Amino acid sequence: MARRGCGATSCYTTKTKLNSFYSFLCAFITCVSLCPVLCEAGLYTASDQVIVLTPENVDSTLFNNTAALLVEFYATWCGHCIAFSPVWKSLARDIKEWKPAVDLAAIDCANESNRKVCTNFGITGYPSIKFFHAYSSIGSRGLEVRGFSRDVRGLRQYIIENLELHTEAWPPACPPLETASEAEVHHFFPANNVKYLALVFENKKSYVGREVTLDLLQYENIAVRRVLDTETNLVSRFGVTEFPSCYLYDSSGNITRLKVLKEARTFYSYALQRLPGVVRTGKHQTPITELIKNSTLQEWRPFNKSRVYMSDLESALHYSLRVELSSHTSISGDDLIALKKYINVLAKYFPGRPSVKSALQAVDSWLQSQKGTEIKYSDFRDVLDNVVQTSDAVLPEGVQWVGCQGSQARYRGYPCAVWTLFHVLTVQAKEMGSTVSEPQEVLLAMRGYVSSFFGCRPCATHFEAMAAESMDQVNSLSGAVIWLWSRHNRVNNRLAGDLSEDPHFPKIQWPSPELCPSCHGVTIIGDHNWIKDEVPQFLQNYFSSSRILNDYLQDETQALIQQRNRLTAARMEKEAGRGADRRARDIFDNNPADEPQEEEEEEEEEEPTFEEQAVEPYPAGLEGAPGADQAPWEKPQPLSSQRKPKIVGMKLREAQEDIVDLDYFVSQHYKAKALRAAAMSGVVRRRSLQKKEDVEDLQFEGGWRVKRDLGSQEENFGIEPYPRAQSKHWMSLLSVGFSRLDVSLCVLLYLLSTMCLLAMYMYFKLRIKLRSAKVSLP
Ligand SMILES: Cc1cc2nc3c(=O)[nH]c(=O)nc-3n(C[C@H](O)[C@H](O)[C@H](O)COP(=O)(O)OP(=O)(O)OC[C@H]3O[C@@H](n4cnc5c(N)ncnc54)[C@H](O)[C@@H]3O)c2cc1C
Repeated sequence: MARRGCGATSCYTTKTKLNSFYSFLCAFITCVSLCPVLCEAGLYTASDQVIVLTPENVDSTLFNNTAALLVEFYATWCGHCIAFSPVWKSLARDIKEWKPAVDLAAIDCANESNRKVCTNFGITGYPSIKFFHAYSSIGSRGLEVRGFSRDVRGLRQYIIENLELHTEAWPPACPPLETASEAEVHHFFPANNVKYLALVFENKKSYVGREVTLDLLQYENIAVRRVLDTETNLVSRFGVTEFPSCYLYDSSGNITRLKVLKEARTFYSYALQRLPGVVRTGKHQTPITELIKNSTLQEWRPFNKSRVYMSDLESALHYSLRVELSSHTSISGDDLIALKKYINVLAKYFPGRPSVKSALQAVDSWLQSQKGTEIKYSDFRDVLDNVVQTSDAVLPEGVQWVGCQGSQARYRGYPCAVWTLFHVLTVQAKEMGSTVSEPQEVLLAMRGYVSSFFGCRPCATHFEAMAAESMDQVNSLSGAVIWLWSRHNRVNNRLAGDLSEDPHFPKIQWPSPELCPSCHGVTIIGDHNWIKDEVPQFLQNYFSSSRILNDYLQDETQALIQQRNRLTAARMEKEAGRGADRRARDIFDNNPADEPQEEEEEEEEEEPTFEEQAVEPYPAGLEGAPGADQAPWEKPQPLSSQRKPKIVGMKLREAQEDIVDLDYFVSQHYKAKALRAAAMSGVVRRRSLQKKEDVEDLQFEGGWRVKRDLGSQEENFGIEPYPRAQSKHWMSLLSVGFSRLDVSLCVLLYLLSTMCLLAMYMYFKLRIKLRSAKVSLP
């Protein structure tokens, strides 16, 4: 009734009301979604390691804090503040390890809601900097820093000087910064429960000792003190000849000089943080030997830290293309553009095995030929898995981390391999320089992929922010290699000490001095710097395709056989579908209603069968059952993303119709033979790729593998749908094969004819008997 009464006007009114409601909703949503943007519209965000002050958090941050604070008061519109902001961010990164003792903060005085705070602190010009000692009392206005240095080193030293000026009780979060005397060193171990005492011998003006002390603040089992060159007794006792230099003194009284590439802060801190037994607070390491023994974890694969492993790269491809992408059932718009660029870059520069490159190239040409605005992931997957054509293209399934192994399943793995993959691609693009038209090509592909598909969304946001900031300034292929290296180091800096950091693989400014000694230098004033000519050379060499190791790679032949099983099964399924339709048409005399049924049946086949769901195998390459502590990329793949040979579907169909389709049987028989031949040729091809001296070993290994592969292939083929004994003994004996119906009819006819003969024999025998009885009657 109400519906009938709804005239045009009332409908219009309702619509208008709805419109205004939607407008309100829209405005509300826009407001809510923009709020965080507006709030963070200043020059800094929390990811810069800078506390962003607001009226709500200012008191709790500045007053009664266990750490001292250096605060910048700025205005977003002020050019000097904008120019100074990179220094402030660098400083925040540089003294990140000092956090328990001192922190950096910033407040945007141009933001109206912050005005009152800035006025209360007496700010009249920008940028202004104030120092707040630890435990500053409520209402304190801080110490104004006049004529402050505009470089990181000057600001760092200013902080140290002000920490030392702390007048009240020394804040427990801050380590002692004064010089050590002979008596203190002598009585150190009885009073302190640590493994090492590191002594930095230096002159009075040097800050190195105090900087290293603060750098080691978050590490256990070690204490650092500075000793002045004027402390002659200690200098002679330790045999010090150079200033600065660092000596290790342990609880057993041993004295050793710390071996470093250069006598400077960064080198001391790096070396001390990596001493045996020295751990970041709260990050206790399980010794690698125990990891190896521990059967609940995956088997540990020993690897060389100075090399890249193809297994990591292929695993990254598998995870990215078969797992990460599979969460998008259809891909369109910007995502499709991003996918096309990503695959195109992979097809061009992935320095993999020929079969993997072919698989990527097949997907690339298919993708480029897709002119629509949307693709289905299932179609993409079919091309990737080579289920639409026969070729030697294959991307092995499963993940097998090597250089990207974590000490626990939740660490490293996929994100490590994503970084490695893109470093390799930028270097490969540089190696192929002449054919590359766009210097940012690989970086843009990475940006698009990360933005559209990378599962870690906060990571994607951070990466996008870095890309938006400076990626467009990259104007050469070597610039692209360096850009990615330096941004990766920025991420490393941000994440050092984070929960996601593997204690066995601490985040460092990479490459370490051990990995590339010539990459590290020291400025005249003693600060660390990267040697501009050495770093590109090192990256070019480290990520070069010629140095990638193939250890632990998954067997290509096995992967090809699996893939061909899948291809053949898909074809047979189609053929069987057609055969069944033909029979159905015969029975129902070409009923036109069958046509849509055919389509329905084909669609149904896309769904995983019950058996697929029930007996889905654990992804190849992963050992052990999936555990709760596994990272997402270590967990079994979603069922939809794992394909079993469609032969499983055939098995179910067999139970419904108890007829052996002769066409199907013959095709199966010959395809099995073809596959056997393919397996052999695969082995031959594999062998031809090996060095001469390895050939004999491989022939044996190859032969064994083929045998094993064929076994599994047979299981997938003739055997599963039809019992092994039947097909081997009487069906295959005749080579062409007869249907069960044929055989049953034969037997039936034979029985019938025997019965007939018997009946005739009985009849005639009875007749003869009756006749002879008649004759004998009188
Ligand atoms: C695009 C992207 C953004 C990310 N953002 C975040 C984030 O915001 N928050 C978060 O928690 N995690 C983030 N991650 C994950 C994080 O960066 C690490 O990948 C993860 O913690 C695993 O660390 P890892 O120790 O294996 O070393 P990774 O940092 O993954 O490095 C992998 C390997 O690359 C080499 N390497 C290290 N540094 C460099 C460098 N500067 N240049 C060249 N090679 C180098 C080393 O051999 C190292 O083992 C991101 C990952 C990616 C791919």
